[in-house]
Amino acid sequence: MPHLAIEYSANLDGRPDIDALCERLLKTVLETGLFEIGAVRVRAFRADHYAIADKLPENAFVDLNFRIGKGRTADEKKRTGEAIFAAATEVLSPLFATPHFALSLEIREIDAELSWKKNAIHPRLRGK
Ligand SMILES: O=C(O)C/C(=C\C=C(/O)C(=O)O)C(=O)O
Repeated sequence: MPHLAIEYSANLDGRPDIDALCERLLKTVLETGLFEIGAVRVRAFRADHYAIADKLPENAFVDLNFRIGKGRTADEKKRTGEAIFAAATEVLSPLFATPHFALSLEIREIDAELSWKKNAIHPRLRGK
């Protein structure tokens, strides 16, 4: 299952709308054409405890971690990362207006030998 996890510092609550960010990133992942619709899951986690840089209370972060199966070329993974990062940068652009915000993204590959999955969504969506 391609999993896109958004981690964000609690002081960002409401800036931006985190549900809207999840939906925008789901759309972006699907638009690459590299991931099956029934497989993609995007979700966000609020970090209530953090210490950032020089510890100014305004300092904030969003970290994106995208776990995918093996099988895509280096170019496809790069294109995916660039698309996700561009979409996130656009949604989060107001936060770059002051020098207190950091955005990061990493793509990691899942080891097929050490992962297990069972998905009831695929049969429903593959029939469409
Ligand atoms: O291979 C993986 O674990 C990730 C993946 C697809 C996963 C599913 O289709 C699934 O969990 O149903 C991928 O396309 O990267």
